[in-house]
Amino acid sequence: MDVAKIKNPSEIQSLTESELVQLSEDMRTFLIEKCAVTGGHIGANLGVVELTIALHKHFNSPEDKIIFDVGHQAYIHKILTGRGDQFDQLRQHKGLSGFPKRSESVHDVWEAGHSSTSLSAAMGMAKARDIMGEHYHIVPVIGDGALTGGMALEALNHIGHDRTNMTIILNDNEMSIAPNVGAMHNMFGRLRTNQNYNRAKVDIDGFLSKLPGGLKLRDSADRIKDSLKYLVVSGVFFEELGIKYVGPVDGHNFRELGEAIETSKRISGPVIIHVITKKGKGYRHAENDKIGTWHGLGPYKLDTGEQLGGKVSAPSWSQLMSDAVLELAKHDKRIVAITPAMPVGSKLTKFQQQLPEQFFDVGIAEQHAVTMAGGLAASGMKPYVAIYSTFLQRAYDQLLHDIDRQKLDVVFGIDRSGLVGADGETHQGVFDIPFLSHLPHMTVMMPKDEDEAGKMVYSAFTDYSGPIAIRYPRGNGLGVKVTDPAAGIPYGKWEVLRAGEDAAVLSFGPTLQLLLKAQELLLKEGINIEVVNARFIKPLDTDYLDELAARNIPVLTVEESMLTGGFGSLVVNYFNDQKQQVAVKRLGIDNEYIEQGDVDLLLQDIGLTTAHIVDEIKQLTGKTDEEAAH
Ligand SMILES: Cc1ncc(C[n+]2csc(CCOP(=O)(O)OP(=O)(O)O)c2C)c(N)n1
Ligand SMILES: CC(=O)[C@@H](O)[C@H](O)COP(=O)(O)O
Ligand SMILES: [Mg+2]
Repeated sequence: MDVAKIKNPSEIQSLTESELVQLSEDMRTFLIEKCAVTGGHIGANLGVVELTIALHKHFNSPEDKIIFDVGHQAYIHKILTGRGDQFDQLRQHKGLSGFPKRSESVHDVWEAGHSSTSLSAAMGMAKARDIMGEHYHIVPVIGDGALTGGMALEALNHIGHDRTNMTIILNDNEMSIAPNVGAMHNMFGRLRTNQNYNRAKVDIDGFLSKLPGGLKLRDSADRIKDSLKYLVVSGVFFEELGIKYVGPVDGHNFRELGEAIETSKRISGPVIIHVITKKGKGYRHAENDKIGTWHGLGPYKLDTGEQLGGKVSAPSWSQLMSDAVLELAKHDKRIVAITPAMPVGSKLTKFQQQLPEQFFDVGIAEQHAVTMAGGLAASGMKPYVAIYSTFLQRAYDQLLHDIDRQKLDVVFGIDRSGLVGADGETHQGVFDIPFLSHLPHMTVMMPKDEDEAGKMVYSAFTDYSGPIAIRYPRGNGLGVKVTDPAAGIPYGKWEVLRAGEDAAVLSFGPTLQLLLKAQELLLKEGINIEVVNARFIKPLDTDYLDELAARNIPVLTVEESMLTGGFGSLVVNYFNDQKQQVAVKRLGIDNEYIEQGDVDLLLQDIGLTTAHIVDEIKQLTGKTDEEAAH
């Protein structure tokens, strides 16, 4: 079947089992070929081919609401709902989003990108349905990794108590991005292997349904079932919560999936179907992946699975930061590293291997990661929390209430700061400056290159105190050699990279490269700007700002971040509060979400380019092209 031609899920509802098997094969071939060119979350999607087809066969989307947790595994859903013909543009600039998107289809009833939200959303939708007296099905699909997230557990607590009708699909592939961790994961392992209990339970259920109605007999059979449960399974978590457990079910077998779904429809109250799948199924390279490389990646060679993307000239920022912390941790066992389920992306696997006792993967649990770091710091340890900017959004209150307020010495490595590209608006790391910089004790820094990063890490653990955030972007460094980390960075001091008298341009991180290019171009036109490495976003270098105000030259601030509450706003506020009259223009992201796409294209859209900076300086200095020509 040409899967790109499917327009509506109803087209597959009458297919026979063997036709569904063929459809699954066609889907896999399509996915593997398309993702080889565009990149994407191939591993998770290959694992849910049969599951998604079964959901669309047995439920009636969009009337029935299928809600994908995280949303990275919704490619089959997109194809079945008429978007297969857009897969050449998957995760591309102005193309198909890699996540569910309400504006793309009526079948995308909920948007995500961050994990563990599906059950709360499902509960909201179920309550709306019940209040309005309607009768459709609510079907959240949540992975074993996402179920470790605190929000999911909060929702289960409510759903079980309320006994709200819904069919929760637990897609258990034993993987988060990396192998899944934690006590919940261990419990799923016991459930997975507890075929005996489940078979016995089904037999008793079958027997019960044939009873002529003798309540007494039913009661004793129920009791047998209960005692069997306690004998065979040490605590069936979901049933104790009030959620009927069905499974485990082979997630690659249409008959088993169909039976489980139809059973769930007959049960009143919440049901969880425990579906066992294989991440990467059907593509050797992804299927054999034990560490999470094939969870989500860029383009690859179809036959060898080799990752494409050009020769890498320098190590990634994540690697550089994790290695710098590792070097310090080797000589100080108070330094411990914490990751909320991102050991691979944050490049902490070397740390984990070399210092296992000083390393914690806490699962998808950003709030817990941050407050646990607080507990460690309060006991004299020096915790390092490596966390993506976007996922730190989850732990705002923990940052404020637990860390900053208590002035605890926790170092945050804020990974993926700035635009991230293909993941799009749910993942852009552009909000952390506003939400970190208003915390009274927080220091926020961003290094311009690898050498400065090494020094910042050293100073953060050795010279400074209180909570410290070091931001760094996705991708690779500039290739600058790390010289002498122990030289450190004087606290709160900026660095003038180029002196000039016509205007001052302030920025931080790799964005400074644009400024340096602009400076060269402008110099050729007789405009001499000062380029300043504002490596401390908070605190501002007020000595330098005072000096600048006295020089009475215009200022341009440039940041790959939200303008509202951003670095430029801090500078403007400072001048304003000091009653210093300085003309300041701010470049950055206006009040909008930035969709997916190549970072260079996104920067063009936003106006963060050398050419635009040159134009802005000309406007600010009053030296426009016409004047420069005279
Ligand atoms: C709040 C949050 N933290 C971390 C992530 C990064 N992340 C995306 S998918 C994923 C693993 C999810 O595992 P699971 O739910 O089991 O789905 P699978 O990929 O195995 O299908 C993680 C950690 C995220 N999206 N959201
Ligand atoms: C869906 C999700 O949240 C992650 O899989 C994310 O896509 C990882 O991003 P990186 O590729 O930047 O590690
Ligand atoms: Mg999983």
